[in-house]
Amino acid sequence: MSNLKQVFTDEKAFIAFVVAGDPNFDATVDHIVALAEGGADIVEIGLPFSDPVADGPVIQEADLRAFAAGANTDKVFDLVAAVRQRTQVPLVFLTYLNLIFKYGYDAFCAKCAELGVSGLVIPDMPYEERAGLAPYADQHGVDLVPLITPTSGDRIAKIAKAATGFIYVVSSLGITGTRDEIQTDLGSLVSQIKAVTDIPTAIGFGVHTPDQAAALGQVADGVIVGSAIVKLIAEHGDQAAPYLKQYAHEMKAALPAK
Ligand SMILES: O=P(O)(O)OC[C@@H](O)[C@@H](O)c1c[nH]c2ccccc12
Repeated sequence: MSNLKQVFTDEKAFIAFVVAGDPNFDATVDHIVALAEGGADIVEIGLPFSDPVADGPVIQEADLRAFAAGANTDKVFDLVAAVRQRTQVPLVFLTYLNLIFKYGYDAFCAKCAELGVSGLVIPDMPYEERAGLAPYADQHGVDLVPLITPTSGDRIAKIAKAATGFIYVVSSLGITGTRDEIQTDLGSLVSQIKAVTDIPTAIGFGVHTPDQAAALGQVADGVIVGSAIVKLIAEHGDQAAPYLKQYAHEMKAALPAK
């Protein structure tokens, strides 16, 4: 087990997502440092993927920019090594399973441990398929952060019980992207999780405003923002760092006290 669970001990957590290599690898290092300086408690690094089925247009386009910058898995590992020269902010990877499979489960988890990547969020790995990867993740102390969605229903208990690190609560059905309204009864979803585990919960999908952070922070232990951050990067390119720092600061400040 990694250091992730502890992040949530004293405060509500702000988790920020970026795509590795968007718009280039040096810029992503600056962006991660800026998010951490602004107050992000965990940075989720997306590995660019050719078929990101859970992603909306904003993140798909970021993946394309990253591929244009030459993204591949080894470059992402080099990026993390460069990040680690500048910040110890907890990191997780957001990646589709095929990229880990291709690299090799053992080698990938070993690399995460070596570089200080605490966990993996794998949107296309159902609970029922985790057994192949889990032994390697355990052995290297890398958390497998599961996603629980509004339709997880009677699978919630078993998914939550097997979780380490934190649980990614998906706010809405569909794909990533900012939303003005979240319809799901997240209070009820989170209490079903809390009934079976004390692993922290963080809500993502559609979150972008400080008001949402304030409200969702009452429901869960943290919030996750992707597309709103990626939009700032699309707008400001390799000069986005100050905007990201300011945004992270606003979101972190909006979260309620624990
Ligand atoms: O973009 P949003 O709506 O803020 O959602 C978070 C999200 O981007 C990030 O956690 C993420 C990026 N790609 C994903 C794929 C599946 C689940 C989650 C993700």
